[in-house]
Amino acid sequence: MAIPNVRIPSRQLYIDGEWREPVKKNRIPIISPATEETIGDIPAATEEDVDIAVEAARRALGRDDWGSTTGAQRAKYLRAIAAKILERKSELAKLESLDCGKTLFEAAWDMDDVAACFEYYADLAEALDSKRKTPVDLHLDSFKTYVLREPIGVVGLITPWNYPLLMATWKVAPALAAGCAAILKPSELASITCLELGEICREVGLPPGALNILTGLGPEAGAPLVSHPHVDKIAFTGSGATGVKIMTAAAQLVKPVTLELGGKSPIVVFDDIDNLDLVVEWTLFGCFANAGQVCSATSRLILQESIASEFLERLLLWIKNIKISDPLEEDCKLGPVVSSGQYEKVLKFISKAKDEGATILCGGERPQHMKKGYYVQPTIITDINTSMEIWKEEVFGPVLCVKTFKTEEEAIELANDTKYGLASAIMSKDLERCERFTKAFQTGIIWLNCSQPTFMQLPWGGRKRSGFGRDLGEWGLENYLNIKQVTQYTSDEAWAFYKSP
Ligand SMILES: NC(=O)c1ccc[n+]([C@@H]2O[C@H](COP(=O)([O-])OP(=O)(O)OC[C@H]3O[C@@H](n4cnc5c(N)ncnc54)[C@H](O)[C@@H]3O)[C@@H](O)[C@H]2O)c1
Ligand SMILES: NCCCC=O
Ligand code: NA
Repeated sequence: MAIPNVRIPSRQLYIDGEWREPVKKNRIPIISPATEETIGDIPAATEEDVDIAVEAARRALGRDDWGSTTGAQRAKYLRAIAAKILERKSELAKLESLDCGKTLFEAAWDMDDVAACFEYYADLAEALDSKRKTPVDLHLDSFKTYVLREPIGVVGLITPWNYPLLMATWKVAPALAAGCAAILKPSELASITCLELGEICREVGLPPGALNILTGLGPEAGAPLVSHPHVDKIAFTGSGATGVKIMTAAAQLVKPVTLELGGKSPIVVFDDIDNLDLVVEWTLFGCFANAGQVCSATSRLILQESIASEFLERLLLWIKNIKISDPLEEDCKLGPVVSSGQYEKVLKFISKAKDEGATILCGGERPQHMKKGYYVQPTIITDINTSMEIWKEEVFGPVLCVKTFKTEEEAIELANDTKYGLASAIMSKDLERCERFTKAFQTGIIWLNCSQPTFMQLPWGGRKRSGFGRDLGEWGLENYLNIKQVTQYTSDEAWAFYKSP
């Protein structure tokens, strides 16, 4: 299919408010996941560019036009960015879809969320002005104390490809709201819209250096950011393996990190549900939205045995309605996965599951009607035991594992039988049971009678190997603030610890 009428802009690195060619002049091709064709390229930053961007960020913090701004002044920039995102929404959605293969509908949804997130942190930036200095009453005459909340400094924001601009925004918006200067390093697999964010910042007159955008490979552009002595904090979203590398490198400088990593989240379905179809739809959405490339995807269905066969039959019927097509086609509900590497990885997971004795109930291969592109059918796998790789590891593709249970205890044990701890869902009309599960689930996000709805007012993050720290909400802002206590001695009396000479 021909590329629709949207031009992929050719950009450089966004540093110090300007477009700047990478020192080594290297570029990385953009491969369309839908057609496998090269559709453009992005600049590839290296250590030399990281140094230049960090200097620009430090200068921004030292200049009044950024370093001395109030939250209310920063809020104006955030709102202007939000307005530009909405103005360019349909173009940005198309670019996102072309780049990472997500359906145009979901990409447009993301752009609304991106704009709303900038708006939300504009409000929080304004509110910060009155919380910047908080007096603490010690009930002592001789001391006056207060606590300051200040921007943490220069922050490195390293983000993945599954929601390219949205995951970047979850970090960029609060970092700017807090008054930090940021360097964003998006994924080399999907950087187009993040570079457009640079153009938007330029257009709205965001002071130079407040946000810098370095595209490039992880080891070449991300790693030097993590080990740079003048980067004060790293906020990372991505895979567990990269998270370990980042934490290890940051530890050498005792640099704070927040890590939003992967998951293998459960959805537990009880037989007391009134409306089977409603639950079937949440189950599908929970695992196959964004072609399953969602950190919180509920990819382990834990199903009460008494309804298992009826539920699976309905799932199979509903799956037939999932339109698999070029992601730009109307009504497409499942596009390709992001890259050939991800495609091979997902198919390997499926074939290993087969080798280990699991049953592929549906899907499991490339859809026959898609001759090109990294498409994988929505896949359901049964006859699983808990030692299988498919049960234990994050696939990050449209693959649902199913296991059945008889008792509540068994369901909880299966749900928590994972090294990850990002999200859990339970479907039951018994609200007391929902409450018991809320307590028992070892995850940072709990969905009751739904799966995946995400609201920016709520903290987002996990436990166990899903990482630590929280994006979004007021917790997301705290990530970028330093707490400083100030203690003033107000008495004229001598301290009188030593004897006066
Ligand atoms: N918890 C969450 O909120 C959340 C959200 C989205 C995605 N994810 C996770 O992200 C993963 C998929 O994303 P991905 O494949 O882009 O992850 P990834 O770890 O491969 O890459 C993430 C980012 O890290 C960079 N990177 C790679 N090596 C690096 C290094 N040595 N030093 C510094 N940076 C480096 C990459 O270039 C990219 O920008 C999945 O595991 C998914 O669950 C988590
Ligand atoms: N709904 C947004 C989920 C982000 C993680 O992948
Ligand atoms: Na891409």
